[in-house]
Amino acid sequence: MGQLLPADGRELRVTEARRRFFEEGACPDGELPNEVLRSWLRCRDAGVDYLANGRGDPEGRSELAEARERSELLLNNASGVMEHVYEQIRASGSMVILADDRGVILHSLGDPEFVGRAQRIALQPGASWSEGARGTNAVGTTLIEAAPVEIIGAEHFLDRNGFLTCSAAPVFSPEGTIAGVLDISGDSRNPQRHTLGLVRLAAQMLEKRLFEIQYAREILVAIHSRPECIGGLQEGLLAVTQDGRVVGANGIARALLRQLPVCPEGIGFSNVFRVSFGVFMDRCARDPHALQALEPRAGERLFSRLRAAGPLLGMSRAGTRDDEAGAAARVQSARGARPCDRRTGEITLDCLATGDPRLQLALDRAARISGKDIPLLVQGESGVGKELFARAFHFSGPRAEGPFVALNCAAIPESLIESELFGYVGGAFTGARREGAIGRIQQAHGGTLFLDEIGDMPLGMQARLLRVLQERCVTPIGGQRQIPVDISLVCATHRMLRDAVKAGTFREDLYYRVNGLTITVPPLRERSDIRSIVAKILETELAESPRAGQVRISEQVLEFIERYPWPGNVRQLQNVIRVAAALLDDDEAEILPVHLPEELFGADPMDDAESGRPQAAAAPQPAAEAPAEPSAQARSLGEIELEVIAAVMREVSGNVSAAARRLGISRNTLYRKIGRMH
Ligand SMILES: Nc1ncnc2c1ncn2[C@@H]1O[C@H](COP(=O)(O)OP(=O)(O)OP(=O)(O)O)[C@@H](O)[C@H]1O
Repeated sequence: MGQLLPADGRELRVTEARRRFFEEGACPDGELPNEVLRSWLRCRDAGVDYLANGRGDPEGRSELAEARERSELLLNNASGVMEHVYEQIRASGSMVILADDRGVILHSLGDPEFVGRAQRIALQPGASWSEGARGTNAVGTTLIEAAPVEIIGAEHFLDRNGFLTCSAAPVFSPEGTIAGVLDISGDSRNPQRHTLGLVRLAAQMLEKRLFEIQYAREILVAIHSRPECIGGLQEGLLAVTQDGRVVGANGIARALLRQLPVCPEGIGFSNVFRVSFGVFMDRCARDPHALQALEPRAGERLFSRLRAAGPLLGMSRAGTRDDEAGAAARVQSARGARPCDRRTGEITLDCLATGDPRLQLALDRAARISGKDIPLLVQGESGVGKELFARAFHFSGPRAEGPFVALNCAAIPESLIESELFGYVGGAFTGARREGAIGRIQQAHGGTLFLDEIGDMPLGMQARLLRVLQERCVTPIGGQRQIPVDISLVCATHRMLRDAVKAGTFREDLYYRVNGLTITVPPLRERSDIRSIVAKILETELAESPRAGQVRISEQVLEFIERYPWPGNVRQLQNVIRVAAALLDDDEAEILPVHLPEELFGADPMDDAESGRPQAAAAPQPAAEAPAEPSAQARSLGEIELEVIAAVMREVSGNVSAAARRLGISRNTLYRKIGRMH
């Protein structure tokens, strides 16, 4: 970059360098700034005539309009910055110029007298100042050097531009390509000391603005190795999606992170830093103003602060921030509740220990391999709590703060398993989303991938999954790049996988990969802790009700529950208790036989209640075929209650007395509840 030597000395040196270069064909090494000499050599090779005298007219109006349209975002955001710069140099008789990525001047602002002189050499909107068009000059040479450049007086390749002194800096787009150039040009007899620094700062301001606009919907994280640089123009900026993918980085951030490559589908936050995005956001939520230390996987330790968190922190697209205390709360709520919350599934292995010795053995063995990178295979009949076990394993281990991502291989069509698991790049196949999608494997990075019903995975998919497990990398469909993934694998199956291997429907090599430790969750009918499970289910069901802690289950019902074979296992028990709790009247505090569903308890619950003797249930279905009433799962107690009432009313053809008897509630209560249905 050029240095301001005392004017005479510098001028004499450059004049001598010109003579040797243009007249003797020599290479005036050491007499010119390196970038100037490089540029002269390029211009000579390209056949640029240093004596060219024509004005080199600017393009026509339509070309200028087209160039402005191409760079609309740059132009719209540059004018404020240019005015700010012009304020600083107003007295110096200079002009501020914005050129596009090809060197075409889009806009200029300046001292009227100098602007007049500049027009004589076509330093004006519409003219191209690329090196090819005008030889060495700050705009064109900056575009080639991709760095700030100062070209003073006779350093310009063309003789006729020797009266200029120009400083320019590239403006990088959020993607890291050059979007344009900002330049300050003036008379070389009146050089200003700080123009290069000024134009550089202006370019950084503009880059920052472009970055914020481009990633207005993402979470912005400011980073720097020096804490005092956070909040200033020197800060690095990262754009991170809510699911923790770094999708953008400004030039400073890329340099701080050792030239971090950023691709449109993003790179996992925990691939870049030694912490998961969830943990980082939790820390920020605790104190949004504090600087957080961040340790990159490559590069020195950094400081960081959440700059803007788009939708999470209530940023509008225009970038105005609402209250930050609320923001912290939203970050917290976005992360969900803490472990051992059965409603959200964030529970630990300890929470599952309710006294059954077989289950306890399974819990102990799983706890021993926690954090040891050994794949866990959970076996058991449908509805026994395999997924719950997998969650508890995840939330009990060192990956608890990372994601828990579940995929039920039996529940999605074979044709979709591949894209669900591996994700795809934009346009990978017909019907694919334009921006692509990340697969479950990648989503689980830093956490646990739970593959339910792994035995139902198609054979072709098994081969791909095996490769991912061996290479610890995933390649999205249609993509070229392998993305490293760090996952803990837990699989579940209701069938004996070994039998599937024998039958040739499950690959033997994959079987050994997924089966580091196998544990079996016993069926409910064989568990000795059924009363504790009932109590936990009831507690969870009523957790949000004003009656939490006030409802009992009668001994009669508990005895029945202990005797019933529960073909649908815990899921079926959960549904029964959910419905029973829904049928409780406001003034009732005990679940009685009348609250149990008819199919379990005989045709007329009132009869059973009156006889005081629970009937043995009809012969249970074989476990594998048992329907587990999943429809009751995702509904609220109120909804279930209303559905049950509606079904009973239909059965008794609208006879309220018969319905009340059947439901085990008074007619008045039924009228009240029916009133709520309308
Ligand atoms: N010990 C338990 N305490 C309370 N609820 C439980 C318990 N175990 C399982 N459940 C509940 O039972 C339901 C079924 O559990 P889960 O989905 O984990 O079973 P699964 O064996 O994975 O079923 P499937 O084989 O059908 O996928 C869930 O709603 C779960 O919350």
